[in-house]
Amino acid sequence: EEKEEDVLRDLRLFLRNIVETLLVERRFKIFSKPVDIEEVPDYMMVIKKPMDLSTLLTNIDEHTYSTIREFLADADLIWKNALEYNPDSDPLDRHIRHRASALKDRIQTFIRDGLGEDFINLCEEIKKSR
Ligand SMILES: CC(=O)c1nc(NC(=O)[C@H]2CNCCN2)sc1-c1cc(O)cc(O)c1
Repeated sequence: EEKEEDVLRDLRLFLRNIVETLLVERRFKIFSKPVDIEEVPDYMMVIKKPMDLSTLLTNIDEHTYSTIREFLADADLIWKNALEYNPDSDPLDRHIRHRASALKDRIQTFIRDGLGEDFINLCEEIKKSR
């Protein structure tokens, strides 16, 4: 039968595929690396927990996530932070908000299309049993 380690490996493969696909999309380039504090010095004053696609990938490789829910908590930070840091009618703010909204939708679609409800629940059960 499928061992717990097999389930968690399947989860990592699935999550790695999502993040690697997002990393090659040019419109998400701004979300691919940690925000450059030299360019936006006030960023850390506004955003409590920065997150980016390359950090997500490192976390996956370090077995940080044992459920979809834990991964989504970090993945959603990327677009939520961008919406929070870019609230103004300024054209650059709007541009980044559009990219953030597109990222939000892409992540949701990957999860909905890629995983069955039973796999999502199986990961939650394994986590509870540990
Ligand atoms: C990802 C992000 O949220 C981000 N937002 C920005 N917004 C602004 O600069 C808006 C804020 N409102 C006033 C007009 N300027 S710059 C920026 C950014 C992201 C990077 O990955 C590297 C980097 O050097 C900057």
